[in-house]
Amino acid sequence: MIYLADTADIEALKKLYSFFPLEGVTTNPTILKQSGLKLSKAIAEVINIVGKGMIHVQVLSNRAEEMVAEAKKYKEYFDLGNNYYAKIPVSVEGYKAMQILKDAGINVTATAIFTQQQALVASRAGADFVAPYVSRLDNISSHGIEVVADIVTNTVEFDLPTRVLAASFKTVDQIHRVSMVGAHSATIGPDLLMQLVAHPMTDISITQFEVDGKDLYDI
Ligand SMILES: O=P(O)(O)OC[C@H]1O[C@](O)(CO)[C@@H](O)[C@@H]1O
Repeated sequence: MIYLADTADIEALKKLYSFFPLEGVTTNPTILKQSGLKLSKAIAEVINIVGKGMIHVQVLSNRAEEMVAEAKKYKEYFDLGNNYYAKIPVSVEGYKAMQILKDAGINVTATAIFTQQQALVASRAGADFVAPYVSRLDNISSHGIEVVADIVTNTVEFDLPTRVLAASFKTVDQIHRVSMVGAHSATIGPDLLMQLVAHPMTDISITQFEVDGKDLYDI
């Protein structure tokens, strides 16, 4: 599983990119709102940090033609080439837009996915990534991990080129589980990414090594 940062918090992103092997960044309107930045500034800053990584930018329109126009505008404005992914919600208009965008050679990430069938239809519509919302499913007494597992099974059994981008996490355990069911990728907020690599026993072990080796390393 590859990791993407789900944030437009520029300082958090800089810190993460200094050590975490990330493959890109995802944003959505809510994430932008939290960052306090307008789209042009936020994505320009993200590009400075991410370099050649993937950048997934969500459209705001809800009509297919407008989604397509928006996606094309962002690709050109930010000059991202093949690293740009247009995030398109899986509405009726969204599925229409996905097919037009694929025909135009623009990468597509299908978002706001809550069922395996939504993901399969998005995949057939040409989505490069499908993003099921794990926590939001768990929060309505559904089972986010099972939905991710079903989508992964479909991609394997039907030999689909689509990759599963698990999203909407609240716990490290959810991330552990999506990786165990074979999700190709996960987009994760800064706090949880930091928690993924932290363990108190690691800290204790490192401290002990420092103490024990202090006077012994003489070259
Ligand atoms: O439930 P949350 O934490 O708002 O997450 C929704 C998720 O959907 C996405 O828009 C999918 O890429 C992510 O950016 C975000 O993690």
